Amino acid sequence: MKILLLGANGQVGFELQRSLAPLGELVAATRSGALPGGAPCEVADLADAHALTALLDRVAPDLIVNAAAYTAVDRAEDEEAQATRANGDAVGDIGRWAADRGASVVHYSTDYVFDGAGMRPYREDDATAPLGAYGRSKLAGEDALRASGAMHLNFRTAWVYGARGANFLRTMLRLARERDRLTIVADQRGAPTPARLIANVTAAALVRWLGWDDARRRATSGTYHLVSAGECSWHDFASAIVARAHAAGLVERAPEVAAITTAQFPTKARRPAYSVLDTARLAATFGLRLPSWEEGLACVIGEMA
Ligand SMILES: NC(=O)C1=CN([C@@H]2O[C@H](COP(=O)(O)OP(=O)(O)OC[C@H]3O[C@@H](n4cnc5c(N)ncnc54)[C@H](OP(=O)(O)O)[C@@H]3O)[C@@H](O)[C@H]2O)C=CC1
Ligand SMILES: Cc1cn([C@H]2C[C@H](O)[C@@H](COP(=O)(O)OP(=O)(O)O[C@H]3O[C@@H](C)C(=O)[C@@H](O)[C@H]3O)O2)c(=O)[nH]c1=O
Ligand SMILES: [Mg+2]
Repeated sequence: MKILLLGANGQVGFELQRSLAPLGELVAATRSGALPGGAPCEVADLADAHALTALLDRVAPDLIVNAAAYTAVDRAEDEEAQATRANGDAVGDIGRWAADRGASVVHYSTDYVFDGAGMRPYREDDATAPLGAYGRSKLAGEDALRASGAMHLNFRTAWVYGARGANFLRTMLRLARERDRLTIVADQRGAPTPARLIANVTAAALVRWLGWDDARRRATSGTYHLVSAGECSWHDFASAIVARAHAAGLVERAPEVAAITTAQFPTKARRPAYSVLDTARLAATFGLRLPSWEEGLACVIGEMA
């Protein structure tokens, strides 16, 4: 089993290097050709279709795990073409390459494919209606992967964070050191999900899925919601981060965490008000339990302390 991991220096990609290693021969690729720490790896730029196909031909993986993506939600409003190339078109290219060779694809998508007007956790087949360019580009990738005919798992996750990388937790720790008062939106609800949990669940699901025959893998190809259990607002999440980080000695003083509305925090992109995802399909198909967002936060803070 040869596995090509794209985006090995992102939050999820970094964790996948470890979780996928026992599953086969792992070949890592990044846009720069270097891993975090500087070790060389393969080069894969999703913006360069020709080079991407050449890499696939040369490595000839049995499984492609695509953790690379354009993830700058606000900037995507001004760069929708770039976002769509990386998150949409490139995913179709990967899917078609895999379909032609009988290879499989693991891909990641987002809660931002939903408009957030829902009243209960979203299921995989609920109607999508992205509010912004990032969500539209990710939805294009989902559609392209499905249309490619490749055997695939598309894990829709949300609010990804961890001890490293660019994420909300690290922004809150930085602001907590700089300010006496944080103002955080309390009217957007979701499920903060550690990158490491996503990587571990991906590997656990793959151990089962790769052991199934082609017919069963085809029958189970599609989208699975993969998020922590429970739900909270960004304000709840920030409050918990500050409290736990202070208790763990990561920040000297705990700033006040004030609740504000989305209208009081203008951003270029609109974000869903409610994007909790129902993970029953993942649990039923792969027999996996998703821990609560509070358990996940305790793990990540513990890792940083
Ligand atoms: N972050 C989040 O909150 C969420 C993420 N997701 C999805 O999960 C997946 C993993 O996200 P996450 O790990 O958080 O993302 P990160 O932003 O941490 O990492 C994204 C990676 O993609 C790479 N990348 C960006 N553009 C290109 C390109 N044109 N060619 C090659 N590589 C590129 C970046 O490389 P470089 O370092 O060179 O820029 C980076 O390593 C993505 O599909 C994302 O859409 C879903 C829900 C929430
Ligand atoms: C920094 C800051 C943010 N906010 C708000 C803005 C926003 O509504 C919310 C979260 O901010 P972020 O910039 O981390 O959010 P954002 O970049 O939109 O996070 C999203 O990223 C993409 C890639 C996804 O796929 C989503 O699941 C989600 O994780 O917090 C405040 O209210 N106060 C603050 O001081
Ligand atoms: Mg962001």
